[in-house]
Amino acid sequence: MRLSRPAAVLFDLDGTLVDSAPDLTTAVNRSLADIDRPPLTEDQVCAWIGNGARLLVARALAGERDITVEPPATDAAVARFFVHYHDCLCEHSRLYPGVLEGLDQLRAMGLPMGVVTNKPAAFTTPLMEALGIAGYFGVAVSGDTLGVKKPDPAPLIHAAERLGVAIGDCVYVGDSAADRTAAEAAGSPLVRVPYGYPGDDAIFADHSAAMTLTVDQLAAGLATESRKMP
Ligand SMILES: O=C(O)COP(=O)(O)O
Repeated sequence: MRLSRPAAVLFDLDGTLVDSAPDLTTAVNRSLADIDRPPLTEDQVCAWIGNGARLLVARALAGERDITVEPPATDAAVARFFVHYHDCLCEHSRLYPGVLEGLDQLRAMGLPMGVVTNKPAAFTTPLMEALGIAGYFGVAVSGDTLGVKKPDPAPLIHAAERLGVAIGDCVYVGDSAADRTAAEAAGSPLVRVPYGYPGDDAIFADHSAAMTLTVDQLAAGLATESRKMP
């Protein structure tokens, strides 16, 4: 894949722009403590992030990623998770290195930007505001904005529509299997960040399918390509 100026850049949030795992782990562990269950490590929680809050909590209750039936305590635990995550949303969450610089450069190039996350909307904008990045984005599509979430392509298509561009002309920047599958189904090139929460799927075994770049590297690459244009 060659870098060429897209119509817009869409970003995943958790694991791509923001390292939110420490606060997600706190909220999960407080929810488990409420029902006298032992805490999980941050590494365990990292492997289960990316498919929305409900599946994260269900995986934490089940103690595994691939669950076919939700544990019976899921509804109550999700409700407790919302309370706890609200309380600790941005205690330790931080932007990854290069994110702010990259967003600044992309904005200076006049590129519209959006966020497409599986995070519930109750947390998406508050977290972006707490980290000072909400103003960069013309649209934020959350896990509960539509009836479906990634890996369904609909949230990506919706974000592009809201920005007034074709999804096939956008680039999507993400870290996980859900991101890759959604981008492929939407017809949008994917840029993978070299960090995040890829889970335990062998998602990027085919390395040729996605460029691996940090956000500032992506911005610098696009700026260089733009300067070469006649
Ligand atoms: O699953 C989540 O809550 C986070 O999802 P994201 O990686 O799509 O931002």
